[in-house]
Amino acid sequence: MKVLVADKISPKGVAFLRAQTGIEVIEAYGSSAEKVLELVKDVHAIAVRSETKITAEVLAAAPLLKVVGRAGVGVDNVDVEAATERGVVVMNTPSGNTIATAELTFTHMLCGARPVPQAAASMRGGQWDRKSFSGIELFRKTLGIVGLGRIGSEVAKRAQAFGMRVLAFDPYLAPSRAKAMQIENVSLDELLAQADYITVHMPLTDDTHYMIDEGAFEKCKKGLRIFNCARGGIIKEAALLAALKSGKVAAAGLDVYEDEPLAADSELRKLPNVTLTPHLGASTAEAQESVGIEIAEQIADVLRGGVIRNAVNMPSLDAASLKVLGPYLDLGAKLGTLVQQIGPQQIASLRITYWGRIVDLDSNAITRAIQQGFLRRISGESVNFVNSPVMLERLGVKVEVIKSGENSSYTELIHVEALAADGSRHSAAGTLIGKTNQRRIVAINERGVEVDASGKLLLIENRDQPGMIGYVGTLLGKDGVNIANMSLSRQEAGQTALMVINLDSEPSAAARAELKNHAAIKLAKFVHL
Ligand SMILES: NC(=O)C1=CN([C@@H]2O[C@H](COP(=O)(O)OP(=O)(O)OC[C@H]3O[C@@H](n4cnc5c(N)ncnc54)[C@H](O)[C@@H]3O)[C@@H](O)[C@H]2O)C=CC1
Ligand SMILES: O=C(O)CCC(=O)C(=O)O
Repeated sequence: MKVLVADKISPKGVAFLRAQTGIEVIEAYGSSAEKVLELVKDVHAIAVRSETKITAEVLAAAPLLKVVGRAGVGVDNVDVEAATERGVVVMNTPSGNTIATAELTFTHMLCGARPVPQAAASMRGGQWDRKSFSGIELFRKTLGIVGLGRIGSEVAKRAQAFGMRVLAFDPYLAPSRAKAMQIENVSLDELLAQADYITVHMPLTDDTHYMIDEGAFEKCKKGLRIFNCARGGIIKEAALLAALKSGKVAAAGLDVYEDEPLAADSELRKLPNVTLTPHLGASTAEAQESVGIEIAEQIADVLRGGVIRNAVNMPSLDAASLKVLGPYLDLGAKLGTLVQQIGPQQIASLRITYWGRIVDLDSNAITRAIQQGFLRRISGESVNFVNSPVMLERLGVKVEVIKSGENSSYTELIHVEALAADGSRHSAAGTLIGKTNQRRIVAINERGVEVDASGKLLLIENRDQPGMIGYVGTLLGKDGVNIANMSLSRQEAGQTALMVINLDSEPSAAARAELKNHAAIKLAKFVHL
């Protein structure tokens, strides 16, 4: 078996792989995209950090590939969807570089408070300038942390040790969890208005992209200091540049950029009050040793047909169980993400109920698939089958699993219900149909429907009155959106009706707004499964 080590990982990790019987290691760092296409043609595994891009083209050029191992958290450089389609396991090492990244963030915060890099450059230039480099203290200032996960929590502890007041915005985190860390969990607007320092620590998702833009900067205090050691694009660079130039932002520290590597002529490089590092969050000896060894061990396990750990696109299971459980895992993940998207952001508990044949299977793996699906849009690629229960626990979400001995109307059924602290409940149920195990959603919010559990869904709750189906169909038609399937449900004539529509493409923002504004439509929600 050949393993291509495409980016520089810890020599201890490479040595571990070389020591395995039957594994040949090819080390090729910094290869061009063309060279990578050539190198992968007969490899079974690829180990990367963030430099080498594992695109759909690379995956297509690697017919023997079984696993891509990322020595780090973010798998943005891997086309995970294409890998999943090809049955290639993509795995990461979610916690090996947490401390390193938290410490780099803190270094940036200190440099934002005290212009140490600028003073050091002036000393190197032969000067003795004691006037230009005075700063401010962290002590008694307010730090706003956006995203209180692994790294955000470690930054919080360090800030508290420096005597800072810590606020956090993390809509998925239970208030009790923030309280236990003595952190005030506030809204994003409150955080923006109160913080002297802001640092962001979440994945780049549709929700977090440009979260800090011109509008957000307007809500901040003048003289704000802001830091991003998570992912480029969470802070809009153009808005940051404008805020730095206007004096609204007094200092910024960035480790990550909208486009990496950062262009040599980027304006960010020219501003005196900005400290930039070239994506060094995980670059400590300890973190690299930890993630390098971990990924080498994980890759060797997969190649031996053993346990799959920290996979971002597959359960940690052996091949035989995966074959039986595969359709249930997929259905579970779809139900999880559906319930997350139709419910409120803060959930107190998830109740999962199994009926029928499924009760005798390894429902632990299915439960994890549901949890992973639920967390998909919250934690991005860092969530996997291994860490999804811990991540839900960290968010303060309790998981209850019921294996029901009672009969249901289906041979087997999975029901997922999200219960919010305010008592509201949102749910979805699904089953497998036919010899090919087609995934079907058979109920949403306890109303019977029948739609494919895949792709793009439009959920509409409307007053049950004539003309609604025609109205929705015409509106989508005008928007160029084709309806693949539609299911209707109502409890009583004239009351609330539910339409669930499988769409071939996403409706435009204008079409969605028009739906929401219709007097008879109570809810119009577009959901991506
Ligand atoms: N600069 C570097 O070299 C490194 C960067 N990273 C990046 O740091 C980021 C955070 O990593 P971890 O703390 O390990 O992840 P994590 O998954 O432990 O934490 C992410 C947190 O973000 C929260 N979140 C998700 N969507 C949110 C939203 N819309 N608003 C506010 N909070 C939201 C989640 O609830 C979660 O608590 C990731 O993007 C990761 O790729 C990680 C390691 C090294
Ligand atoms: O490998 C690296 O240096 C990048 C680390 C990173 O960004 C991550 O783990 O998400």
